[in-house]
Amino acid sequence: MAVPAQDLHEEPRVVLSARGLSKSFGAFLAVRDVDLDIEHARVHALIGPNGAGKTTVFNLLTKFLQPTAGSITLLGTDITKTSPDKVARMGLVRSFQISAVFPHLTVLDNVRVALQRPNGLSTQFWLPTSALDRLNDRADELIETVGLKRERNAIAADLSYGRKRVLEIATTLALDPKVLLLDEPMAGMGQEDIGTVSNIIREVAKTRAVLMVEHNLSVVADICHQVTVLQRGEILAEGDYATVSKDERVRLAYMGTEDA
Ligand SMILES: Nc1ncnc2c1ncn2[C@@H]1O[C@H](COP(=O)(O)OP(=O)(O)OP(=O)(O)O)[C@@H](O)[C@H]1O
Repeated sequence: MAVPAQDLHEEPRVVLSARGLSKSFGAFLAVRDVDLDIEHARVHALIGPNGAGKTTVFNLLTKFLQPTAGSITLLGTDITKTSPDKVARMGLVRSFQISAVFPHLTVLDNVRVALQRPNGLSTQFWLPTSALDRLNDRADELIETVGLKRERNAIAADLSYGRKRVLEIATTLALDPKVLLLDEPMAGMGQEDIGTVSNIIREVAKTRAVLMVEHNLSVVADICHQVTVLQRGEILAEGDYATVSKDERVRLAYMGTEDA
């Protein structure tokens, strides 16, 4: 199944790209010569079997790991040697960077705290709650975007697992990322939450690029415009889901089933 063209709201253009990206751990080459183009207003999936190098590519793109070779460009700027906090400030945000939900705070306060972070990597705990009041409108907007209006004043610890993950996405969106990287956003979720989070990702990708590692192939088929398949650190195939799922090498290497 291909994501319908009418889902594309803004002109796609490359916002994040990698060329010849490689990473060795000692003698082991975990990522080999990877070229990637991530486009604005699109959801791009990175898939592949366990150990294919997906997390390593994420860590390279967000600068948590330094590449052994290759280059990375974000919004026209070479970020190959830029620090993770600087690339976060430039708009490349990975969900776990700020995904710590404070269990004792309400949904609203979690989002307000996220909104006052300068770059998602630190929090000014000494700010009085009153100083956060000016953030209420934006916080409520985000809470509405992710569908947490009913839980606005609930304590985060009381939310279900799925709703907590949704709150994490809201706190990530508080940084207004231009490129959002999500590592297995559906992991551990039930069908209903998967539907909700799929809708949120579809919605937020109308105005930004999303790159996600995802094992759930029906989610990939449902919401991803572009799919890159990694195997043993190398790109095996690329294209829309309909194309890569028909690729015999992909079926053999990764999906291996008739219904993939
Ligand atoms: N810090 C490290 N030191 C040594 N080897 C590593 C390191 N990080 C990852 N690797 C190896 O690199 C390869 C790719 O790992 P990576 O975690 O990127 O794969 P993945 O596709 O994310 O896998 P999974 O789907 O299981 O999370 C694996 O063989 C892994 O053991």
